[in-house]
Parts: sequence; C-alpha cells; structure tokens
Amino acid sequence: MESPRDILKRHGLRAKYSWGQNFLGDEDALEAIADALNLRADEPVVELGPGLGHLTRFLAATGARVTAVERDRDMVMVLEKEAIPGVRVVSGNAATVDFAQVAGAPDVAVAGNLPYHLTSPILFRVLEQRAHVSRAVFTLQKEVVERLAAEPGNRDYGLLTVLLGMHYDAENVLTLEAWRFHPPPKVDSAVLRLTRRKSPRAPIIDEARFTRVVKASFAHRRKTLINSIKSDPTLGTTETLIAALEAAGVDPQRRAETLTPEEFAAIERALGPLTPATSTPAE
Ligand SMILES: C[S@@+](CC[C@H](N)C(=O)[O-])C[C@H]1O[C@@H](n2cnc3c(N)ncnc32)[C@H](O)[C@@H]1O
Repeated sequence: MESPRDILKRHGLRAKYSWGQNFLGDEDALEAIADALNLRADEPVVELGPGLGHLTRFLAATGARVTAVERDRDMVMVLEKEAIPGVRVVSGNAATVDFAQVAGAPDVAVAGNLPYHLTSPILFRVLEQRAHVSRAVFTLQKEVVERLAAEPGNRDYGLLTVLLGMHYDAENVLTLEAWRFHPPPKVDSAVLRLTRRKSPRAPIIDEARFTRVVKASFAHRRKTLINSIKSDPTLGTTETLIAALEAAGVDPQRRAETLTPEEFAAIERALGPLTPATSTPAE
C-alpha cells in the first residue's frame, strides 16, 4: 500500500495541522481496526475523516458499503481521484453528520480516526444517534480511550464513561504508538470499540435528566456527590437531592467517580416523575 507521504507527494499536498491530519499507513494496524468492526458483506459503514483513504480501503475490502465523510476539500479531491471501489465520498462535517441519512440505511457501523478536538462532539453525536449506530471504532488519544473504558473508582472514570456506558459496551482494542502516523502526533493513540447494548444498562425515567444528574455530579470532582450535584438547581432542592440519594442507596458523601452507571440511574429514578420544573432539556 502506498504510504501517506507518497500519496500526498503525488497529489502535491502536505498534511495540514489545522485539520488534525496525522495519517495512518500501517497495514497491520489498519487491518486490526477494520477487523474490530466485524463488518458483514454489504453492511453500511460510515467512515468519518477518511483522509487519504488508507482505512477506507481496508473497510471496503470487507465487502461493506462505505460512505466516507471528509471535510477537507483537498482530501475529497484525492479520494475522488483514487476512486476506491465500494466507496462513496461525501463532503461534510463529521461532527454534525446524520448517520442514517448519509448512509441511506437505518442502522450503521461507524469508523473514524479524527482530530482529537472532535472527540467529544463525535462521541456525543453517536450517543444522540444511538438508534442508528450499532457499533463504532474510533482512534483517539490513548488517555481518552483509557478513560472511556475505565471502571468506577479509577481516576480516569468520568462523565462520558457513564453516559456512553449506559448504552454501549466500551473496549480498548489496540494501542497505536505515535510513530505509526505521518506526521507523528505528540501523544500515543488507542482504538476504542463501542458496541450498542440490547437495552440500557439500567432503567431511567428521562434521558435528559439522567444526563444532567451525571454532568452535575462530575462538575466538581473534588467535592462530595451532594455538594457537586446540588450545583444544578433544575434537579431540585438540597433536601430533595439528599432524599433521592438516600432512596437510591447512595451515600451523599461519596464522590462521583466511585458510582456505577446503575447507581446514577437509581438516583435519576429516585427524583421521581418529571414535573415542568424538572424537565429542562440537557444542553
Ligand atoms: C487524523 S486524520 C486521519 C485520516 C485517515 N483516517 C487516516 O487514518 O489516515 C483526520 C482526518 O479527518 C479530517 N477532518 C478534520 N475535521 C473534520 C470534520 N469536521 N469532518 C470530517 N472530516 C474531518 C481531516 O481532514 C483528516 O483527513
């Protein structure tokens, strides 16, 4: 396979820092990433930020139908000229993509090696569109993957770990050292695999309120749970919140990073049915 450096040279281009362009041309790694999705022939897969098309070729080789969404016009031009069989190239923004619409299918697999600053927007996007995303593999900063795959009690455990963990099983499937990329980024990467669960990890009454409970709980990591959670006035008074924590069997003096997703769900349920005052949507 032609190296990223050679493809760039052939098209008279350079990797652009502003687009987070660190290309992966390592065949073993690319094969492992494509394998991690376990694609079926003809299955629709959306690739975010395909760049020069290295991972794209491995995805297409599985027989899956690839829709590649790229924002840099130069990369779109390269992909159109390379015309990889089985691949449709779409000029668009990965952070706002409508997965089902772009792939023309109700349920898709997603792959992406994206600029690190897009990590949270993309993961929140997947959560929002989880009815249409059966699984995903993302190459991200190694620390971020460790955080997302962490268990409660681990210092890496955080907001997105809990929110994603309600609906997806998250695994760290591969470490990719910085030197494997062209040009090498400053930090090592890892590959996160998300597999949608058949049902949420625990029942909740309202998704938006669950998100607010978890956000408020992690808003002040050094504070106790009660002192942190009460920072969101839409969740109720301090007395209501203490009563909800007690009803959920959660000690108000604990810290957010020690709670399981199931315990956050129990707190949300203990807040009771929604009233107009508690039904503000999450941002
Ligand atoms: C880290 S490079 C990876 C390229 C390729 N997937 C690879 O592994 O070699 C990130 C890619 O995402 C593209 N990109 C950056 N921002 C984007 C956005 N908002 N939407 C879609 N693609 C984007 C960049 O132009 C670049 O091609």
